[in-house]
Amino acid sequence: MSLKSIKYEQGQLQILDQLLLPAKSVYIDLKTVQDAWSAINTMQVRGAPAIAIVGCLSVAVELHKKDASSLTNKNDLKTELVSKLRYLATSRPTAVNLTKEIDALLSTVDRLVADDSVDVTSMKLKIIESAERLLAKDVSDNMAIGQVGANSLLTSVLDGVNVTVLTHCNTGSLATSGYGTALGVIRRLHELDRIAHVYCTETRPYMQGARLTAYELVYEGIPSTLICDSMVAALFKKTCVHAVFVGADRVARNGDTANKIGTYQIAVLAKYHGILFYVCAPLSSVDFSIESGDHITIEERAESEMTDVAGQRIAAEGIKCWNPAFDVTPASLITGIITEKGCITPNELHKLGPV
Ligand SMILES: CSC[C@H]1O[C@H](OP(=O)(O)O)[C@H](O)[C@@H]1O
Repeated sequence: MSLKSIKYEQGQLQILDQLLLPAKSVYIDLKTVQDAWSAINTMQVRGAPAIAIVGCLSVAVELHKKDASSLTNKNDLKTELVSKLRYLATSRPTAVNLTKEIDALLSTVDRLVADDSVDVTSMKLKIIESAERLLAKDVSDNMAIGQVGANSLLTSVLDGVNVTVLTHCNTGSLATSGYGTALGVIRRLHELDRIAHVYCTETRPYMQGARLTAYELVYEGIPSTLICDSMVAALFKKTCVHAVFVGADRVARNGDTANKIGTYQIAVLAKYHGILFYVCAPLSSVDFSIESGDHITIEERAESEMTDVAGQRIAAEGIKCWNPAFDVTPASLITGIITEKGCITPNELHKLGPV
């Protein structure tokens, strides 16, 4: 099994501290919702699916500790859960997964409060079960995405041709509960022995590519090369790259996609060089409530993430910095959206959502 970013057992939650990778592999306990909020906000755990799962599991951890004496009634439990879930949603704004799973838990809370056949202890156990189900569903979605993505690319190349692909940021086991989305497609292509080579970008400033994706590719023995973000155009000019696979933090109903900063420029380059460009994400990453990418909030992070490397300042004192964590790739640059239900063209996506 690929690297585990999240370990969870009956109310005990640990995450791999991704700020220390690849030098150190350290798991830390998350014992409260506050612990989870901080781990998400500081990016000790990151990745759209992973932060949703960790956030919801931290509520399960707190509920596991509640014995009968601390469970007064369903409305008091609801009040506490609503406050904690709404607080979790403030940890990072762009990825839709966290807010979607929080909204799903809030709907479950409302349903259980309204159901007179459910007592407060049963309500607690059902909320725990709902949160715990996210782990296995994510892995299953990712493996389906892997198969769909591999099929989509292999039907576009001649039989027997091994493919060369590029990926940006980290979308593997370290961004999910296992296997990964875009990196899950690459894992599947590798399992099918159809990978010629993988190029991964370093992905400044957090360096998800250099520190995390390179770590996963080496760990899996996948032939790969790390390049600087600024080298993508030169690579596309010099080398036959069959496709780009990236993840998503939030997809609008028209297919515009928010993903790690640098994705948009890679999409423009892919279009210019006639290279297939796939976004890989579970359908739960689509926010059908927004018409286009213009409505996606883009998180801006601390200047220090740009000015410092390993605690050492590298930028001139006094320089201003702009550090958006994401950008939006217009649907017109996206070949297909690889989901667990199939490869969907951006202009077909809206048909899958609520009208
Ligand atoms: C499996 S999607 C992961 C998605 O999240 C990453 O952002 P961050 O590392 O800031 O959480 C990046 O946008 C990836 O595509």
